[in-house]
Amino acid sequence: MVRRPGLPVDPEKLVARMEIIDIPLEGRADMDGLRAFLSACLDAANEDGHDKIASITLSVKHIDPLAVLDSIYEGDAHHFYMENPYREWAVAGAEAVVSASWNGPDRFQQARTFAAGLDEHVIAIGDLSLPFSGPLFFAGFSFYDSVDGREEAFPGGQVFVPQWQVARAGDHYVAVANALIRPGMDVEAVAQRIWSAHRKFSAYTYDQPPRPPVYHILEEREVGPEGTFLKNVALALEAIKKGSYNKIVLSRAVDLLFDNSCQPLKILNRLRRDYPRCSSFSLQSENGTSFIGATPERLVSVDNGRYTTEAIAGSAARDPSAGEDARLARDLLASEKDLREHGHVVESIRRRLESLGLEARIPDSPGLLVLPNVQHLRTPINGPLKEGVHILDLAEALHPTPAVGGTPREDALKDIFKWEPFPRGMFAGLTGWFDLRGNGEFAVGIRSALVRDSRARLFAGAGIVEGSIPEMELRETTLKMEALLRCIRGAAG
Ligand SMILES: C=C(O[C@@H]1C=C(C(=O)O)C=C[C@H]1O)C(=O)O
Repeated sequence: MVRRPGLPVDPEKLVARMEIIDIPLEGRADMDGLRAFLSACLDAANEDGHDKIASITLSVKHIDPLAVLDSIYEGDAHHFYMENPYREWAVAGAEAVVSASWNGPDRFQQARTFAAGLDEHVIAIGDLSLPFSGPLFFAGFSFYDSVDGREEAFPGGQVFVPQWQVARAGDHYVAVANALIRPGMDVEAVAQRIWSAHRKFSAYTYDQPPRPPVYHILEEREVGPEGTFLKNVALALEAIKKGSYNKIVLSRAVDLLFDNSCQPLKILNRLRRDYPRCSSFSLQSENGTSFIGATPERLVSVDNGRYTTEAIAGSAARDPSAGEDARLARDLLASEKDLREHGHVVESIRRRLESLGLEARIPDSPGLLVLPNVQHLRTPINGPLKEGVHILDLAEALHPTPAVGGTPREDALKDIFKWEPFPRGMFAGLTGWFDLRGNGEFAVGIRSALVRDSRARLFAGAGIVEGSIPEMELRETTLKMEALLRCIRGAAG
């Protein structure tokens, strides 16, 4: 690593090996400054005989990541978007500079090795103390380790570094351009592209893209034979009684057919507005399939040496009358069945954090997470991270928690796989980002749908424990699915 004076932070603390070149681009934010930087990257690539990633971070004025992604939306490019309005952050990026995918139980470690391998070949410039600065790794991990042939849209695990990223954290707005610099290449075209992107992002004009087509829902159809969900809940209750497991999360899927293709980012604009406590997200693969949703559940985030996770399990409806709504909340907080269901998730998270040697601060009893359509029991969990534990290690250890899988994990997963009449794919899998400092966040992909052209598949699940009533679990999944369905209908016209 090259260390230069005048940087806002100690680069040794900031990044392990990422090279930081101290060309004062902010002061000389012109084409010459950019050319000088890219030539330095090219020299490094030539010297090492290895591709380099040049990464340029600039602080910009107000920018809305979703609106930027929407205005340059391409149906067949990798993109990633995630926003949590309540916590005041948003990030979007598109077009892969580098990408990789894996299947199998090693997928998290392979992703970690992939990112570590790139680390020493990143040459970064700009204010790297800014949130979301430097190159980001956007990632998706499906529910199961591997996907079968039916689910080719998203592999077991995938990571990509985008050509451009824009982000907001509170009142800070950041734009990052990343470019692959190959030994012997002519960097002038790269300089021109980055320069025009820099000018564009510095004063974004939100040029209106062609209006996406108006669409209507032609057909809404439950996936699988009629009555499968109720039958599966009954089977699960028998298995629980026999002692096969304590908890299992079973899900349903509904297929929508539209009369026209549906641009997923229009739906996201509704989701982030209507569900500000949730993380709204879209992960699009190169074949044009998008995995979208607004999830209340954070699997894990890491911010400057601290990790945060949570248990969310146990649900009740909402009611328009204040009194009835409060009664539902009070009953949920006192429900023996829901507290037991919740307790399984907390205990499992505690054990898995312990297996990584991490201390955890866990409140004795859950609070409420109140969403517009449902309310949940929630226990926030956090603690200091240990040297050498990466966010991907945490994701690997925690996923899937009994909030979306079951406990004991492997026994419950076997029955989910056997009974559900559709592949879960990315549903209840992970969508998120991480950076070279080890910060990042992974959301659990529930309240979600797979969208492609004129089709969408919506998913929702519910936790089954002793005492669950099949019809009530069915009703709960309908309530959960309605969040997304309303936004899909709302974005149609
Ligand atoms: C599985 C889902 O949600 C999970 C199940 C819950 C429950 O059964 O009470 C609550 C929140 C989530 O942990 C889903 O929304 O699809």
